[in-house]
Amino acid sequence: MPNKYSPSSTPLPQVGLRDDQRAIAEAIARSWRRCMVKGVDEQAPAEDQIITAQELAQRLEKNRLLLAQAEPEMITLSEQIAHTRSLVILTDNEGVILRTMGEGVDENQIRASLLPGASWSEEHRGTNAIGTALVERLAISVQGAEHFMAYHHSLSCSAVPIFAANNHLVATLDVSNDLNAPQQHTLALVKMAAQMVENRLFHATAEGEIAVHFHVRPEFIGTLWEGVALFDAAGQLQTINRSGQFQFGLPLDQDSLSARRIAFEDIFDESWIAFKQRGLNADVLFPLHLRNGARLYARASASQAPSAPKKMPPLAPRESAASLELLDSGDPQFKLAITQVKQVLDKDIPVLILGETGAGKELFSRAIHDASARRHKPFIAVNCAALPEGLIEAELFGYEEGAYTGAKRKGNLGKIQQADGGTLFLDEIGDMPLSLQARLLRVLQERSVAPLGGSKSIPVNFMLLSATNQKLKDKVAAGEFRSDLYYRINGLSVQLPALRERLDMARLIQVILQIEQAPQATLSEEVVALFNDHPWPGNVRQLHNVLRTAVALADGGVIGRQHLMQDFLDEMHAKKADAEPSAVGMTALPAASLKVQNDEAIRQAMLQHGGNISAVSRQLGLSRNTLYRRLKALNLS
Ligand SMILES: Nc1ncnc2c1ncn2[C@@H]1O[C@H](COP(=O)(O)OP(=O)(O)OP(=O)(O)O)[C@@H](O)[C@H]1O
Repeated sequence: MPNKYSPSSTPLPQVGLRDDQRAIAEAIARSWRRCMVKGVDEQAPAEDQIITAQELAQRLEKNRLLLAQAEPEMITLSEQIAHTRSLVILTDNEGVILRTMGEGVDENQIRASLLPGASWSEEHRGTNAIGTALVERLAISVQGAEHFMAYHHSLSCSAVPIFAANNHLVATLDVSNDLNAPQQHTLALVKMAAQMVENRLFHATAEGEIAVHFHVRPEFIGTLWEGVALFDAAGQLQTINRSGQFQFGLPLDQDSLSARRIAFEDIFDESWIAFKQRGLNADVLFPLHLRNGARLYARASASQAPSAPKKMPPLAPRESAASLELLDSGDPQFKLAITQVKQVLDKDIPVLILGETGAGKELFSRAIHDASARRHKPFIAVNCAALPEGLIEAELFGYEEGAYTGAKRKGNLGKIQQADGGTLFLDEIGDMPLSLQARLLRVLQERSVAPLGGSKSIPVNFMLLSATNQKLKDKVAAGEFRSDLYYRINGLSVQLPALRERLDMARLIQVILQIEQAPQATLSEEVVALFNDHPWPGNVRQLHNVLRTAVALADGGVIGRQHLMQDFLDEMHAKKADAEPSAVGMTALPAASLKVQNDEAIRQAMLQHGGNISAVSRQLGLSRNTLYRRLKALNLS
């Protein structure tokens, strides 16, 4: 029987960079023609395209799920492009800005009103990345004078449409900055972040009982690029993601799935019954043929799709990575911290976590909470450095009705009360103002809190975890931190090592690649050498960002120097003066074989080469400086 949906025999379109650029140029040309035909007013003032606060509130409410799914990806994207002074922007499907993030707002952008509530539809703004991406349903960069309106000529914008299940266009994700700011890889990064949001949305809303995950290349299953189709118990297709549509060659839109019933057998050359007889085992990979004979690889499982679309998606691996066991990737100092914490767990001993920025202090404290008997109660984090003094007080202790003339006149439950039964995490405790230190001490001694403006003390019970990257003892000596509070919060202090001191970089890289759903990714020798030599001032956070970006840019291939973030390369340049050149090639190394950081590998190589430093550094891809440092740490020098 001929296949009525003519699935494509090349599952994913192979679009080269040139084709991509040509498609964008053609889309911009079409957009200009549309603007001219429709007589878009080139001089329309920006203020005319801003909706009222009430309308904005309605749109925010309508897009609550989208906003929740997009938030973490927007944060990561802004970190990835922090050096470009850009704004990360989320719009709804009409091009109205819902949320912006980043610090790139300069006068030009304000004039162009890159602000929540501003509409960037093509109809209002002429050719622009957001509006044109929505019309063309295409990832698009619009630079300078490619904008239809003259007063947007100073902007560079890259927008990617976001689709919910069944090809339903719901939003755009955009990065906008000044035309003169660095633009390298921006569109690729926005595409990747948009894909993440899309996947999160898909899993949050998809309906169906049996999930089939597939791809033409087996190593892509379980990654961002896998196809996912959900079937009901009778084998009718319910929901499919975009990658799945491409692979099947199904030109599906929102309504066609419900209008046309598509059965498993319409797509695959196998009966539903035979398929089900394989059993639903998510660990088993098997070949599956499309009706036109093309072969895919698949795995099948009972769907974890939520019954109600409102429900939040299951935690992404990134968030769920916070377990003490998972954090142990073999570094002796980190291991010691984990062991010590486990020994005091549930014994009402406050833990002070010390470590440089990005070393994983918050992740570690979440893991302690998750390992404790309080894990089903709230984990409440307060960043003492992020809020001005007046606000921390209200934030921590809360206030009673009438105590404040601020927006929330009804009173506010403080973080301490919110943490009741669970864990209170005071991040950057070294920055807590002296005046509040006395109040906090009282809460800890009396185990009760009195909200501002209230007369009653309310009993509270929580596990206290604090963190700092400062030398608290020095602050105590300088009279900037109360010594009595220092001893109260410091039942046990654990030091998390800086990344450059860790001996488990290889394993850590593997863990991060797994979190990024790219466990099969490989690093070139050059990258391995660069990583080994880097001082990593941003610690694991920086490593995570660098890898995440590199995975996206390498698009499944070997991660090479060209895929590393500019910030990272700039730091390398800055320290190049005293660095040694390392002779490196482009051999792909699986992350698992990155034993170079492992003390055992160093010991063995030293034995093998009779202590010849040059030979060992060559074999391990380490510079001599790094090797000397490691040998010292291992007491082998
Ligand atoms: N063990 C780990 N595995 C994977 N990623 C990690 C790990 N530790 C830290 N990270 C990455 O580093 C980021 C920063 O971690 P975290 O916020 O816990 O650091 P921090 O020490 O609290 O930083 P700061 O002092 O700046 O608040 C995490 O979001 C995650 O991306």
